[in-house]
Amino acid sequence: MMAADRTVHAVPPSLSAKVVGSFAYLTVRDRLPTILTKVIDTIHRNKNKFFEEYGEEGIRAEKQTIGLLSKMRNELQTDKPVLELADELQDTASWNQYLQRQQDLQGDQDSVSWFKSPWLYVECYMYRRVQEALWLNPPISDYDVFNEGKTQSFFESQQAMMTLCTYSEGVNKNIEELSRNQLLEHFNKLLQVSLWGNKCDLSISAGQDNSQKTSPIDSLNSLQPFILVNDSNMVWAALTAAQRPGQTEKTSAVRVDIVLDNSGFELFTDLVLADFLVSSRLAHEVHFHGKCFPWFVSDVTANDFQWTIRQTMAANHKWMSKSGVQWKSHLKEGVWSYHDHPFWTQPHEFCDMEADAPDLYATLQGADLVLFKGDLNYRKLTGDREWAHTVGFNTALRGFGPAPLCSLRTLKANVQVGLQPGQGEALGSQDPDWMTSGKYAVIQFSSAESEQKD
Ligand SMILES: O=P(O)(O)OC[C@H]1O[C@](O)(CO)[C@@H](O)[C@@H]1O
Ligand SMILES: [Mn+2]
Repeated sequence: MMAADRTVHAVPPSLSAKVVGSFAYLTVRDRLPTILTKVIDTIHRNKNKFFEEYGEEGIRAEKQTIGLLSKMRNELQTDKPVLELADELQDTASWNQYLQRQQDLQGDQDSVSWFKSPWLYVECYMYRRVQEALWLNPPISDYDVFNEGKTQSFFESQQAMMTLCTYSEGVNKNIEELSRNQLLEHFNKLLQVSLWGNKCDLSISAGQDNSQKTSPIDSLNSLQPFILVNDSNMVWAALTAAQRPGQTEKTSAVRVDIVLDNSGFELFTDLVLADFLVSSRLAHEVHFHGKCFPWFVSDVTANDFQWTIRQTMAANHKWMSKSGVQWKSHLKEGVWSYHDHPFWTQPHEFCDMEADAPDLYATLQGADLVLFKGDLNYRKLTGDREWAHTVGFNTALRGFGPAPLCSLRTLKANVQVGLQPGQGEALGSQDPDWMTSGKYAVIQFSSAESEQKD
């Protein structure tokens, strides 16, 4: 079925900085060097801390790391070839093989450079090189250069978090008595809160404050017109179908996986949604998937995940700290679990997952629904390619479908599929930045059943 689909649609080229003036070009030319400069500043500002912790060794590591990062920034800005990684970590060989793959595709070694290669590849590679620079300098290997921004964005969104926990408390209080329709209403609201939580990443703003300041529930109505595709009814149908034994192959607990994106307010909204899913028994288990190392400025690592739960428990607000305690107990009971896998911090399109990370693919197959948060996940779902806007989401997925899945994404990169004829053109004439401003969003669903439709 998917094979037939694939032969009809030729796969378009990857977005790339080689298209001068494109969003990819502007990102590689402007945003990535700005992010690197901030990383360098952060390391330099923490020089005294490294000295206090590691003495002269810490100072030496700080200098060498900055040297490596400045060298990389220069390679980027002068469009030098992408280099092999020199550290020896669990994913090093796989990154170097991926480079080889790009070299084979592009014909020669030198053409795999910062501006001439796929944008998705070089942008991911930059974050991996930041890690390499740290890892090559042992005393500061584990230092999270993005930690300050992530914690700050958490604290700046606290008001909105309290509002959300007060709402949650209202729902949880009489959750047993809620009708199916009331549950559906809360589900839709919390799904949308989690969707708009994705506005709050720190990568698109090159690390500038981007926290949530208004009430997340009250804003939903006015945001509705900005949801360009809303498949939430299909998400609900997938969840409720999984409840009925006999309707699916498995009769065991309903499991929802959330492939996390950003720390701060977005993660908070994901936890609130996950809490609702298990409290309402729409799901019995939630598996969270985060990153193995700091990634795209604000993405969630295991540390961020644990830290967020601890901070929530410690909040000076009755319902917020109650939520934190509840979340902690979900983890303790195994109702929630946190997972990471090196594939999430590699540059692959998700259609490669089955071949390149079969263990992760098999893990996701155990879910009844997988929610993919955020823009980067959308780029990986669709391969970050120059698809026409009217191409179906299933076509762009190119066979990726370990389980029913849904992308919750605010648009911050110029790839968008699954629109109605003329919709993209109309948006483009009204609002030229519609694909990159984070103002618009999609709730886009795909499952084996929906595959036949595009
Ligand atoms: O956190 P998100 O939603 O994945 O957004 C990150 C996005 O920001 C950007 O860094 C902006 O260039 C994109 O590359 C990336 O897709
Ligand atoms: Mn992110």
